[in-house]
Amino acid sequence: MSAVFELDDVTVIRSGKKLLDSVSWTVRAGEHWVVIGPNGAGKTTLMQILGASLHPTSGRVRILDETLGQVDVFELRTRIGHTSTVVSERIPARESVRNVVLSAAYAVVGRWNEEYDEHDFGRVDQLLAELGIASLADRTFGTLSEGEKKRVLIARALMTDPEAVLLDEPGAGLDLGAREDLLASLDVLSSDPAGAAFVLVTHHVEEIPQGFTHALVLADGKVVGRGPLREVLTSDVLSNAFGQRLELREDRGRFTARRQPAARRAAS
Ligand SMILES: Nc1ncnc2c1ncn2[C@@H]1O[C@H](COP(=O)(O)OP(=O)(O)OP(=O)(O)O)[C@@H](O)[C@H]1O
Repeated sequence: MSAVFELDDVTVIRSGKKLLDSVSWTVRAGEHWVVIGPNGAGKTTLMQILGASLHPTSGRVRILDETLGQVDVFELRTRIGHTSTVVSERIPARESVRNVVLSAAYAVVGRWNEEYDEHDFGRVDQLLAELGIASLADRTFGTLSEGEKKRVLIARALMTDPEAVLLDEPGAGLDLGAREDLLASLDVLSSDPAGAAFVLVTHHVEEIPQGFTHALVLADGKVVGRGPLREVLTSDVLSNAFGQRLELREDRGRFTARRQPAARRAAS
């Protein structure tokens, strides 16, 4: 495979506004990208393109060696695991956790008359165990906490052994403990060198899992940084993207960012 995702001069225009503006970007097998940028930067729009659920206004998109616009997107989507609030909202509240994960094998939400085999059931059990939620298998999705739902959705995204996994703000709405649990799971999942390529959208540098290798920084629909994580994720690039003077620090593989205090006025 030449690239998992390849975007060439991609622009998305809605109501006269450029949601994405000439974005060129390549994600190769084995790479794990974090996408970061301020509110309205175009991150979710970009994830919809990668998930083959949105076509660009102009530019070329290649996904898993297929060209968007010339491929059966339903077939393509089964090769991409995708978690987002949109996916979460489509899941019936009364569906069991086991079935939420299982039904990903047919890229449907809500189990009906599909046929599943022993391998499918075994895979569900394995994923629920890996994400630390085996005890929730028989609970209904609607009764879960936000953190539990996020983990179920990640298990669902991994069910088909996808070649690419898209995680749109997996840490949003989680308390400190749930976020740390989720990060620990993502650290493990992203450490398999032969595993899927991950693309994770976040608002917070604290939520970048340790195994992530690259960063794409967006602002106002444009790429303001793209490349290996520690080359791109710098105080200067973040300050430029967020329009304020930010200071980025790294401690044992975890990042923090805060606004630099205003310089003191010289004593008069
Ligand atoms: N149909 C539309 N018409 C006009 N503007 C739109 C439309 N859909 C989205 N937008 C705007 O496009 C911009 C990018 O939206 P998008 O959801 O991709 O940003 P985002 O980076 O994910 O933002 P957030 O961090 O707030 O979730 C936003 O300013 C949004 O208001």
